[in-house]
Amino acid sequence: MLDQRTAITIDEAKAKIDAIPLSYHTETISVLNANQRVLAETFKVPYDFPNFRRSKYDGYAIRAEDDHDFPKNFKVMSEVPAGAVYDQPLGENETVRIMTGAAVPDNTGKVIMLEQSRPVADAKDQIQLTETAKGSNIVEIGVEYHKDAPLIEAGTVLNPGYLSLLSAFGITEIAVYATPKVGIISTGTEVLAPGQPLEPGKIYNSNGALLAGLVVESGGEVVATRQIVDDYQLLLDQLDELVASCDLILTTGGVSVGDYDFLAMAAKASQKLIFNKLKMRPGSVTTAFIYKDTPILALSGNPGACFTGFYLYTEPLLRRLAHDTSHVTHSTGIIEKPYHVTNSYDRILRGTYRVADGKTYVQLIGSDQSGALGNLGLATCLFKIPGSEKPIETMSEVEVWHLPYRS
Ligand SMILES: Nc1nc2c(c(=O)[nH]1)N[C@H]1C(S)=C(S)[C@@H](COP(=O)(O)OP(=O)(O)OC[C@H]3O[C@@H](n4cnc5c(N)ncnc54)[C@H](O)[C@@H]3O)O[C@H]1N2
Ligand code: MOO
Repeated sequence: MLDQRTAITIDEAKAKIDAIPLSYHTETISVLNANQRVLAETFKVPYDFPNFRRSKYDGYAIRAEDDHDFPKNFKVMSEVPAGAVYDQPLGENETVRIMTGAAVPDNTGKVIMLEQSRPVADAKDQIQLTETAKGSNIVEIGVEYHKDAPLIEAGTVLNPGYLSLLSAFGITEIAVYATPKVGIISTGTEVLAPGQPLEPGKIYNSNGALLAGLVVESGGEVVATRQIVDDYQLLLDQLDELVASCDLILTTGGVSVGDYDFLAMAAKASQKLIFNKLKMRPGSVTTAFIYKDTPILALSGNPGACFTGFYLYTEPLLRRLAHDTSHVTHSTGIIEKPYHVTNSYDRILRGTYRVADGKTYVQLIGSDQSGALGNLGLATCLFKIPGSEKPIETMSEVEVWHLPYRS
């Protein structure tokens, strides 16, 4: 008997994906490996920063009391390179030669820049300071950060700037949300692994490579890839194996209504069916379900539909698993070339966009067919032709999803 399914809209499907309850894991890793990871605990400033008074310039440190009547000769007591400390107080008209970044003696009032000094003939231990200027030229304790201030909030996506901040406080390890572990199962008796000899009626598995790349690009780790023939028991065996190590499982193929569409069958029999029919082309049969507490996104085998289903539903879930938010940005644009195909379902086209006069213009690139894969490398956005009996008017406003890492 033909499978009866309830079709829901793209927005409803996205809301259902956003509502899947998730459990998060954290792990402690080296700061050097933490770029693009999400901080799990707010990092508080461990001590006032900087924690000593340091010179901004190469020059001479003097007391505030001696900061008048220039030019004036000072006695040079010592040289203080960066990293060294002169731990005596400066006396009247005494100075130390100080380098950029070095700690100034405690009672320093000002650093006079090297350019405002000249040697004193026949007096090697003297220096003449020629003029004074506004400003102390000293970085005071705590001017950048005060102890215990929340410096990097939990949930921040770390970048090299944040890693440098952590390193500036001597931190080597931090707690981050664990990278989501993803399993990918490509199904289809017609599907061969690239590298195998081509056989009549068979095609190579291109969705496996597509999804593996997209998962990594979206902050996930591919911990298992499988390619299986259409066999219900084999599919269940693979799901049973992968749920043990995966936070999310992606599958392709086998979600339609055919006799060999075993993902559709597994979804129906699962712990919780989230959806199995969308008012969307391509990928109307895209299916989501929970199997043994693990979310499964069963994408269409058609490459164009698989690509679309990844960006609309999988990427946001993957980012949420990493405690991050989707990097696919949603906005509006103007369709600038005629598109005449109509459908009662919303159609998502793979396109490119350009920005002119503050407006985004989108156009189809390559084919709109679900099975076509020529534009998967070229598309920079997806955009929506709303379901209608009439073709969309050129220059209408449409919903646009900008794809990350593509321009
Ligand atoms: N009687 C009906 N037939 C179909 C319907 C329907 O409603 N009634 N829906 C059609 C639509 S729309 C789609 S989309 C597809 C969805 O099919 P599946 O997701 O079940 O995928 P398959 O049938 O397994 O494959 C579809 C297509 O993609 C090729 N494929 C599969 N896996 C891969 C792979 N890993 N790499 C590259 N290409 C792959 C496969 O050979 C097929 O050509 O169903 C329609 N049928
Ligand atoms: O829903 Mo299908 O992906 O249009 O061919």
